[in-house]
Amino acid sequence: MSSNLTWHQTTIKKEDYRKKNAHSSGVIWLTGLSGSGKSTIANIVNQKLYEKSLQSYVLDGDNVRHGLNNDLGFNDSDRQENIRRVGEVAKLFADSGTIVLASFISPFQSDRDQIRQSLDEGEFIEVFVSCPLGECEDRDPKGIYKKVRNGVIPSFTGIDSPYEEPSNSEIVVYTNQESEEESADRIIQLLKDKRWI
Ligand SMILES: Nc1ncnc2c1ncn2[C@@H]1O[C@H](COP(=O)(O)OS(=O)(=O)O)[C@@H](OP(=O)(O)O)[C@H]1O
Ligand SMILES: Nc1ncnc2c1ncn2[C@@H]1O[C@H](COP(=O)(O)OP(=O)(O)O)[C@@H](O)[C@H]1O
Repeated sequence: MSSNLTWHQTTIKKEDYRKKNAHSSGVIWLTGLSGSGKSTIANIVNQKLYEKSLQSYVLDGDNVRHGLNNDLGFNDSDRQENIRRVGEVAKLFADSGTIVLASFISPFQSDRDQIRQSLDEGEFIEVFVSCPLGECEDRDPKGIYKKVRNGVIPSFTGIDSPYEEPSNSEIVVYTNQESEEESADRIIQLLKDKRWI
């Protein structure tokens, strides 16, 4: 890391963007197993915010790994680096006044906590998208569990790679017990309760 760096302050600050948007900003972090419903719920929440003319954006694991993080795989340290980079990007979006929906397996508690700590108080909402592994595997929307069981994909989360369930999330959505609409509505209600919107 270079020490010859100077931080440049811009005239327009986070508070100015928030004022212009007429709502707050921050990071809604959805964590859970593959197939638990992270992308589905992030997309519905984003759509609902868009329909209210609010400034929001989805950062999704599969998508980010196509570009910014296409040099990373799925061993523990690559996952850690994936989440570190995405956390930095999410912070930039939050600084620009945007409500970010970040949808990543993010299996390690310490990585999620680091992002929480990098943001100002109250700017991070962790959503645990809870769904039993068996149900995720039954859904298998991308046919990926089938490949795992056929031995094509090693180090798969929940099978032979760990997933640390959150112990301090702001909200848990139980996608085997409630509909995707219900989960999205509960997240939107939380944003209202926290005066983000
Ligand atoms: N080994 C292994 N383990 C878990 N997931 C795998 C793996 N290989 C590929 N995939 C696909 O990559 C998506 C997860 O990417 P993430 O960036 O969210 O993962 S992580 O947070 O870095 O653990 C994940 O997408 P989702 O199903 O949307 O979670 C998978 O489709
Ligand atoms: N209550 C629910 N919440 C979210 N997704 C659900 C729910 N019930 C069924 N599903 C289905 O489960 C799948 C979840 O896939 P996806 O959103 O890609 O998960 P993830 O991003 O966690 O891998 C989708 O096919 C979705 O339609």
